[in-house]
Amino acid sequence: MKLYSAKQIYKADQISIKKEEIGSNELMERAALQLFNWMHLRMQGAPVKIHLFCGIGNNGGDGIALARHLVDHGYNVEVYVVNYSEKRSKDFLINLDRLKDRKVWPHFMNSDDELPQIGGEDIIVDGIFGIGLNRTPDEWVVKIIQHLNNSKAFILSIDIPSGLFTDQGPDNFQAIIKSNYVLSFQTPKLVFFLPETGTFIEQWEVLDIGLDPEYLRVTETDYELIGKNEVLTMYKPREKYGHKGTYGHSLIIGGSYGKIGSVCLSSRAALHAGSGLVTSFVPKIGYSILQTSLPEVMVLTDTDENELTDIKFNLEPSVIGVGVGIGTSEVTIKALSSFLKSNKLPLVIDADALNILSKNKALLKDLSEDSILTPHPKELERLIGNWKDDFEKLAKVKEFSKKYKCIVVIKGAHTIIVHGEKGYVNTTGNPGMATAGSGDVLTGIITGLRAQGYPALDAAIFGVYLHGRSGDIAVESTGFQSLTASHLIANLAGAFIDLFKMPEPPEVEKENQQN
Ligand SMILES: NC(=O)C1=CN([C@@H]2O[C@H](COP(=O)(O)OP(=O)(O)OC[C@H]3O[C@@H](n4cnc5c(N)ncnc54)[C@H](O)[C@@H]3O)[C@@H](O)[C@H]2O)[C@@H](O)CC1
Ligand SMILES: [K+]
Repeated sequence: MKLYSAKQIYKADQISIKKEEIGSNELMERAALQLFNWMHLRMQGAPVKIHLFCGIGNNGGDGIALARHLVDHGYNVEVYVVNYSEKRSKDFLINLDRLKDRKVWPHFMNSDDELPQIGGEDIIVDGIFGIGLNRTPDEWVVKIIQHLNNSKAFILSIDIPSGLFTDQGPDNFQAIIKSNYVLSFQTPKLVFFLPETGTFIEQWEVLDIGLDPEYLRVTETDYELIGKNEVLTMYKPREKYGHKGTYGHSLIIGGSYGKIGSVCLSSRAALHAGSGLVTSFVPKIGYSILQTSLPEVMVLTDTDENELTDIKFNLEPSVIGVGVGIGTSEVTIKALSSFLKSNKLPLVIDADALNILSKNKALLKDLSEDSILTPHPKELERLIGNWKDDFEKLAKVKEFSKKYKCIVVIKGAHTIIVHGEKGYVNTTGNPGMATAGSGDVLTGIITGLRAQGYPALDAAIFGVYLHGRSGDIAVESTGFQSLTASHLIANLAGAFIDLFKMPEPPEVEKENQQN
């Protein structure tokens, strides 16, 4: 699913109005009706108090129009206009008049007004600012936002939590509505998925207001959301006459004394991801451990007992996953450096290999093209330096990806895969996956996919998706706290099978089928 920028949404808005020969207020009416239907379906006329806080732009206009529909259906409504500017939008004014026709008089709130009482069981509709926000709200508006956040009421935001910029980082975190539910028009916004701002959104849903499908189809976006539909197009079915050689050979290079487990996890994950063959290259200490715990895996050893000192092997794997558990000793740095200098094979680079690259930036130019780097936030910071906000981070990663012709997997709650100018935002996974070895499993999955001939970008995107989906399946039986990295591997099969499961029919249809 594409993630459109505010500029693109405004453009789609204009094109739709022109093509369909409708007024902009009709588009607002569509939006308001969608909002109303959503609420009405869930509330079924319940006499809960609904406080609608509306700005003076089109987001406020949506709120005012929604208020009219709620009033028409007998809901218990209180409307407030947060009067932060004289420049009221045309469609806001049209809808304000329509509301007044119903003899509903909003409270016009100005800087020195008292804040209204809001009960814990009430509902707040947040229509103060939408995607038109272009500067931090004034102090008195921030006070209102804080007041709403401090209430115990359920907050439903129209389009985007008020105070959140659509395409840049916030400069005052106090000035943002903490939303329980966002009904976002046509497209979720990138900020819903970034670590700094994602916390302001508990749940979101897209409402289709019918913006011009042609424009939406042909318009390229900087970011895409990755779900099942997106990865299904990448999936490579197994061939009837395929053999283990058809599905590639993964080499996992890693480990040191006390950290052989990481290699076990990566190697096992590569196997379960479908790699035809898997070989592990470890210090001697890892030999028996791997041979005992993973009979399917072949093992090669370094000349040293405890750490990697000389990475040489006499085979030609399809892909190499390197870095898990290697440490950063001088000898290992040397070994990795000379390995990278001579290597031409596709790479997946993780953990201490990333830390070594950070300290020896000259090595970055030795990476084979389309190498996949999988840093967690701390490793990323070492690699690209610190950042002011998530947008600066993304810009820096894009530069890095272009400069070194590599793919960067920014691990997090919503992992983002960056390839040149483009970012792919993953939607699977859960907090249970913040556990030891989870990253080693991801490295193994991506390596295993790459071995089977998935192009680098597909392997990274699909691997991240499957890793998260395994976690989502696992957590149903483990709970968040007890989920371990091994559970991720054990549930990888389920993640593959799930790709082809038909979606469950909605409850209403199930009932009809039974009758
Ligand atoms: N496709 C679309 O574009 C549609 C947009 N709709 C709604 O329209 C919204 C966008 O409306 P607007 O462009 O009117 O903008 P907003 O309603 O988000 O903001 C209102 C206006 O306030 C001003 N402003 C920005 N930051 C301010 C600040 N900190 N303090 C004071 N004034 C500030 C700006 O001039 C801005 O246009 C969307 O979020 C959505 O809710 C819907 O009506 C349906 C169609
Ligand atoms: K809003």
